[in-house]
Amino acid sequence: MSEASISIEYAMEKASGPHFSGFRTPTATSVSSTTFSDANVPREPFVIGVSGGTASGKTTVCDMIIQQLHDHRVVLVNQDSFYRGLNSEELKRVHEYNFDHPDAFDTEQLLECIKKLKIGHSVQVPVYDFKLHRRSSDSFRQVNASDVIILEGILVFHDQRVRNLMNMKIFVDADADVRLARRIRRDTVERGRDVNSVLEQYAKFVKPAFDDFVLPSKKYADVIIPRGGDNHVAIDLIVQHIRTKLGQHDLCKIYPNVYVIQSTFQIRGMHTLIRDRDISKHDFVFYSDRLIRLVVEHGLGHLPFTEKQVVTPTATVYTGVDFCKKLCGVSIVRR
Ligand SMILES: Nc1ncnc2c1ncn2[C@@H]1O[C@H](COP(=O)(O)OP(=O)(O)O)[C@@H](O)[C@H]1O
Ligand SMILES: Nc1ccn([C@@H]2O[C@H](COP(=O)(O)O)[C@@H](O)[C@H]2O)c(=O)n1
Repeated sequence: MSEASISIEYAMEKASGPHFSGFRTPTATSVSSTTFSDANVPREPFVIGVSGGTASGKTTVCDMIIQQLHDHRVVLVNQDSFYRGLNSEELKRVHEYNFDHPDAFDTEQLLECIKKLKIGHSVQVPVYDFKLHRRSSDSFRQVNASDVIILEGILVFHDQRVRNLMNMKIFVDADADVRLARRIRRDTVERGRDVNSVLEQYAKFVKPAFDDFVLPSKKYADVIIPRGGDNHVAIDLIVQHIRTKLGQHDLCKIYPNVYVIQSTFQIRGMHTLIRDRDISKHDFVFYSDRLIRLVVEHGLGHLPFTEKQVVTPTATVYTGVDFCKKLCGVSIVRR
């Protein structure tokens, strides 16, 4: 990215210099006849994986990222939604079921769902009931195409195929005792469990599976967030990174004083001409000059003006504006 400041004098001189109007007909050899497609080519969504032990604060961190990216389309997909429902035999012996083993999830269905979202399709995500240990048979959550997809769950880094779909991998860290305390509170309040069953399940399945599957997958993380949702600095940095990855137009959302010149077919046509190695020197100078002029004129529109009244030849008063002759500048950023 190069940046150049233009002086007012230069800008004024360019703006009032020779006026090239219109888009000159290109010479026969200088431009191909390919039809231009829409300038807003849809981008592939940015996929973020968020892993970590149970009750480490994954959902909390995801909610904070979503809140900060409120000006983007962000969707959250929970790996929990892809828990396999238990059959009646398994339900009878639910205390022997290991919900923390990778086989407890329908990973093929999860993969298909993320692949569809990545190519811009909407999907129907199952709704899982932690009290009944099964999916709702008649309701789904519709998840639409988005700029950012967040996939959250204890084992989202376990399967290489799922990892490969991610552009960024975050591991949320919290001490084991903190997680257990949160889990007891959450499972007794929200998931209809009693303290004994939570402790029993934790010792029998949750902790061993954390050591065998969750912790070993931490090495795949690009970013580790200690203290989960309490770590505002880490979350701010992550959000900044995502915004950068989302591209140029989002600069305007970060910096209120950045204006992007909207691309039009005319502008793209001129960019195409000046990039064509067969363009004549005369046409290169002509179209480059015209492009620079558009940028300068756009920049001039952001200089400070004050109201000014003038009397017209018919003796009426016209209220217009006059350039404030203050020392100022407009930076032009080229991508
Ligand atoms: N930083 C925190 N301080 C206090 N409680 C928290 C914090 N982060 C999460 N919790 C609580 O702990 C429980 C689990 O958090 P959650 O974000 O759902 O974790 P996970 O998605 O990793 O299971 C929730 O009840 C939540 O309100
Ligand atoms: N029927 C179920 C399904 C899952 N669990 C537990 O949920 C934990 C994962 O969810 P987090 O929100 O904590 O990441 C996992 O440790 C399972 O033990 C359950 O108890 N019952």
